[in-house]
Order: sequence, then C-alpha cells, then structure tokens
Amino acid sequence: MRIDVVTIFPAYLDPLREALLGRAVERGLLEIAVHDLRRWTHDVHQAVDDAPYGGGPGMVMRPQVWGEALDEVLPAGPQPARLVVPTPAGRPFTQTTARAWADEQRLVFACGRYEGIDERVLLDARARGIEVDEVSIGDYVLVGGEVAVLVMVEAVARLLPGVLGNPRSAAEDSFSDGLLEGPSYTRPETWRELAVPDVLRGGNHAAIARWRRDRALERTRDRRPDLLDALPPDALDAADRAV
Ligand SMILES: Oc1ccccc1-c1ccno1
Repeated sequence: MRIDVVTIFPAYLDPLREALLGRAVERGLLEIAVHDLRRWTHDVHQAVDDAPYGGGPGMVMRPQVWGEALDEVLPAGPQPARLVVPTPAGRPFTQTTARAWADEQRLVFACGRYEGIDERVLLDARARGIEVDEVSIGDYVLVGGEVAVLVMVEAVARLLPGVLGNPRSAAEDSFSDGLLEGPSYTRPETWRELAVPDVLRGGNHAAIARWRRDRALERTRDRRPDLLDALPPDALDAADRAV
C-alpha cells in the first residue's frame, strides 16, 4: 500500500517514521510520502487560505492550491485510490473502516486546517472518478487533520500483512468480534497484593476462553452498550446471554 499525506505541517507526520510503522516502511510493507501543500502555492506569502464566502469566523483553504496538489498526487483517470479528508463533520472512522481501507492500493489523506477545505475540491475529485471519504475520528474538534491522519494510518497499517509480529493480535483485538477486549495480566502472579485471576494460570483453555469472553461482555455492556445492540442476532449464545 502507498499512502500520501498532503499537509501544511509535514513535521506533524514524523511519527509515521517511528517504531512499528517506520519498520514496516523500511521492510517495504508500506510506502508513505508526505507533501507540503505550500509547494503548490505561487505567491510570495504562500497563501493557502482565504476568508469564507458568506462571512463567519476563521478561514477556508483555497481550492486552487488543493486542486493543483491533488492533480499531482492523485492524477486523473480511473485509479485504485481513495482520497480521505478528516473532518469533524465526517462519517465515523471505525475498525470496520480500517479493515476496508487495508485492502486499498493507495490512500491519499488531505489534512485540512482552519474552517476546512473549499467544498469544490472534494466535488472536483469525485467528478474525476476518485472515491472521497470525509471521516471523523470522534466527536470533538481538533485544530487540523494531521492528528486524525496519524490515528487512521496506524489503525490501517497495523492490519497489513506482516506489519504486526503476530497476526492473531489484529484478529483478536478489540472490536474484532464486536466486543471490547477484556482485562490483561502478566507476571508477577501477585503485585501489590493483587493476584492474577486463578483461571488464567490454570491451563484450562476452554475455561480461559469463557472467562475472557465473560469479561469482554461485561466491559462492553458497561462501557459501550451500543456495540452490544449492533451485534447480529446470532452473535451471542446462551452462555453469553447469561453473563
Ligand atoms: O476537528 C478536526 C479538524 C480538522 C480535521 C479533522 C478534525 C477531526 C475531528 C474529529 N475527527 O477529525
């Protein structure tokens, strides 16, 4: 997969070169290119924004600059690329989104700032046959899209073959079965007079699986009842419903 990010703050994306993602890039599992949007300005001030039509606070990012940038980064014509625009007004980005995007050949992220990007940039991209997703990483407002891109790129990249050391990690993490993951423990057996649950040390794999499922159901019911409501009717068996 190739990922392109267009931003006025390229250094914000430096964490993509670190740790797990950095190693994935070095191993050729992933290609990441970060582009400074100001490269496509032509004025001495490298202006990327202007006052909003209709008035109101803040500034809007100029279509000319974004249009030239995306013309270069996302050439015209049918192509297996998806343009992702993080915005508080977007559809929710979820693990389901991450799984779907992990199958894409190319993802291009447009980091908006200020009051956002002129709407015509997205209309023009769609008119050029490009899939455009406006997505939100949560119900809160950031200063710009860069942090949202870091979140989404990590969520997608960890699902790519070979990126995680153990593929079971992605298959068994939270949301993989529609539930939140339950509690985890490691050595020592007792720490500050707190003991690891006996069942986890007993070696009975069926009992361990049941215990973990029960804790996941309890946690999901307590913290995210909406996820339980969204499960398909046959997702919970009688033992689950008894929890
Ligand atoms: O609040 C934002 C500002 C700019 C770009 C994205 C966001 C955002 C907020 C939540 N998800 O994305």
